[in-house]
Amino acid sequence: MAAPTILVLESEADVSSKLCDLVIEKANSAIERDGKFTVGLSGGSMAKFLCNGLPSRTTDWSKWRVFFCDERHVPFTDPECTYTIYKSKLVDNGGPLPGENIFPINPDLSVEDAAQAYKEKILEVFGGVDLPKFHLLLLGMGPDGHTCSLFPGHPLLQVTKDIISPISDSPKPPPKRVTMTFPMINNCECAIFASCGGGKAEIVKRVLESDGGEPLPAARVKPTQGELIWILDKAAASQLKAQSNI
Ligand SMILES: O=C1O[C@H](COP(=O)(O)O)[C@@H](O)[C@H](O)[C@H]1O
Repeated sequence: MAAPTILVLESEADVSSKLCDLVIEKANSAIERDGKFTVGLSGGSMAKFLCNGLPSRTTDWSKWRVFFCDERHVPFTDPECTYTIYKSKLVDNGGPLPGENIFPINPDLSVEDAAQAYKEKILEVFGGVDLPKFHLLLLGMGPDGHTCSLFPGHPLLQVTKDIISPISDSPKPPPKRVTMTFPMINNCECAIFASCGGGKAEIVKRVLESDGGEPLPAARVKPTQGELIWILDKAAASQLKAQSNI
């Protein structure tokens, strides 16, 4: 994998705007080349960065196939449900994305069965390949270095075969979640992290300028034949030696 591209921008608003520009660029080139755009979304701050900017952009939304890099195993009515946050901005009330193009987990199943059903849905949409290659994964990183629902020291970091796993002991609530795992994450064409705020500065430095030791989950995102981009605001990048590499 080539070295990640690190973009450092002035403010959170600039991060959000650059992120939306890149997503639309990736979407439109995937649609032109492959006739569809497969994307994985994350929750937390990523939803905030995307939801205001994306709906007004120009793209063929009917060609988008939207999945979740991870999702909390909670009812759709729960404020922690990432699907509902995106649906309310992108689908409901005349939003541009057709409701059938966004794929939630089924929270009525047990977390194990929901993970299995989600894996089957992804494989179906990708047409029966064993290891789907997403055009784009949009990732967040928690202050402990977790990404998706893959937490430091958790056995799920060692998964080498499955593409989706349930987790029932997430250290960050809610404890039950469904998550992509590294075999599929690192098979993507492009992964983009977005992080903002001084509260992320120390962990951004540990992930991007590690001085050794066991790699944190976010540092394990290394698309084997793909691209990795980090978009940071100045505060999140404040402890980096290299402030921007483009
Ligand atoms: O719990 C989660 O946290 C991460 C990071 O969230 P952030 O708000 O600190 O950016 C998020 O990427 C993941 O999807 C979510 O389930």
